[in-house]
Amino acid sequence: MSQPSQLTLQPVAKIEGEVNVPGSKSLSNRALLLAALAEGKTTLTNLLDSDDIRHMLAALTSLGVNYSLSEDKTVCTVEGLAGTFKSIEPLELFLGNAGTAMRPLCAALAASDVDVTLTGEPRMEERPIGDLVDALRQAGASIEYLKNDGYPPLEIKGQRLKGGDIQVDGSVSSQFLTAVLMAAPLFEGDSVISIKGELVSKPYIDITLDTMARFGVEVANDDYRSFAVSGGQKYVSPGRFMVEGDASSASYFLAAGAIKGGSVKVTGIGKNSIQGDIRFADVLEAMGAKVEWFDDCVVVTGQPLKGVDMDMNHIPDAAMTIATTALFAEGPTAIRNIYNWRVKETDRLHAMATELRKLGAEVEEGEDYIKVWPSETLKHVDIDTYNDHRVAMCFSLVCLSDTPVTINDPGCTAKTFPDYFTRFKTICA
Ligand SMILES: O=C(O)C1=C[C@@H](OP(=O)(O)O)[C@@H](O)[C@H](O)C1
Ligand SMILES: C=C(OP(=O)(O)O)C(=O)O
Repeated sequence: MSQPSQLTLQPVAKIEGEVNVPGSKSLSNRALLLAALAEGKTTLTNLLDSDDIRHMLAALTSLGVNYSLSEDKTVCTVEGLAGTFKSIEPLELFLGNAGTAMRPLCAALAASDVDVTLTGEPRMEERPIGDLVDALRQAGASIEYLKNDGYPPLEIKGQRLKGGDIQVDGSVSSQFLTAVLMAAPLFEGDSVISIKGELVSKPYIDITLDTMARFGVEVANDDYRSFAVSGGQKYVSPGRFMVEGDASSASYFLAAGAIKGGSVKVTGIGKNSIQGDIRFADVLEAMGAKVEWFDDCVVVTGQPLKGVDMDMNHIPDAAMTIATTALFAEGPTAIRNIYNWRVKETDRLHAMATELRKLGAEVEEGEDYIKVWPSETLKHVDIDTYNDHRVAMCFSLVCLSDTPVTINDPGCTAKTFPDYFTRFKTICA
């Protein structure tokens, strides 16, 4: 379906209601990959249907993995390969701008019997992958850069990897460690994976370890400094794998409830969620909102909000939602230790600062932080979204002021949340 090039959201008087969020991107792509490698058939339910998952599924198809998808694409039964990937012909796999496809597939393919080139959208060619390639080369991998050193596209001559002592730089993206961890059981020998630098976005490693455990592989985690994984293992299908709702996608609705009063109940996530972005609700609470936690939902009720000054390295995606929530708080809000916003779908630090300033807010853009001073009145402007789904979703919150907002290229939410604006409207009165 073609999307309009712009979408104008008129001021919303009231926010109230219940929203079910689609499946988690991080869990969907991890579970699909491990289901493909596992022994046995896995039925994934509540799978996310979005561009990032389509890229993973298309890659699995090219790699000869058999799976069936329900009509609405949320239930997928995967026949596992019971080992690594194998392909007779050289392959080229296009992975869009999906970090959760590019990084984990790079590692799993380097450890497989394949000859494969990994490509992506132009932005993917600007997103670093050198720290992952360096780590895999220590395990014996053969990976070459086809354009710029340290960036996709990559040419991988896959082979059985030996494993051993592997150092991974964790200071740019946790996805590099995730990728090595998920491939390590397939290596011939045992591995000890040690972290160089500060590990960023740490809670995503919990998602990785939890998903691996559900597919039968245990990892010894020494305080996120080093991880021991036995080689020569097979993943084993858990039979069924239910994907939790996406906690990052939940952030926009929870923020809307906090900003506007009324109550918003988000289902599909809950107090025991494995996703770190669930901690976004704690930030809303610190800003003054009332948050109630249940097993299968989170409810936020709005109260007057005040600005906060916090390290949000642990919730890099949901933290973007705080940058626009800050427009509705009393006093400034600082979001700190978020350098890697600069190497995601766009330079998010610069994009958020630029668009917030267009609305009339005062913004300080630091190398690894952003500080936002709300303004009394906001201007009706066209928000540029830089092909970044989260920029589009974050700025939808502006319509909770007295001012409309126009979102350019709203279709870019297709990366993780194709019908975001339709669901957003269901809580607007
Ligand atoms: O492992 C994952 O599923 C993700 C890790 C995070 O990336 P970084 O580790 O690069 O911060 C996050 O931003 C991304 O959306 C998903
Ligand atoms: C950073 C993101 O995506 P990716 O998985 O491509 O890194 C994101 O979804 O905000």
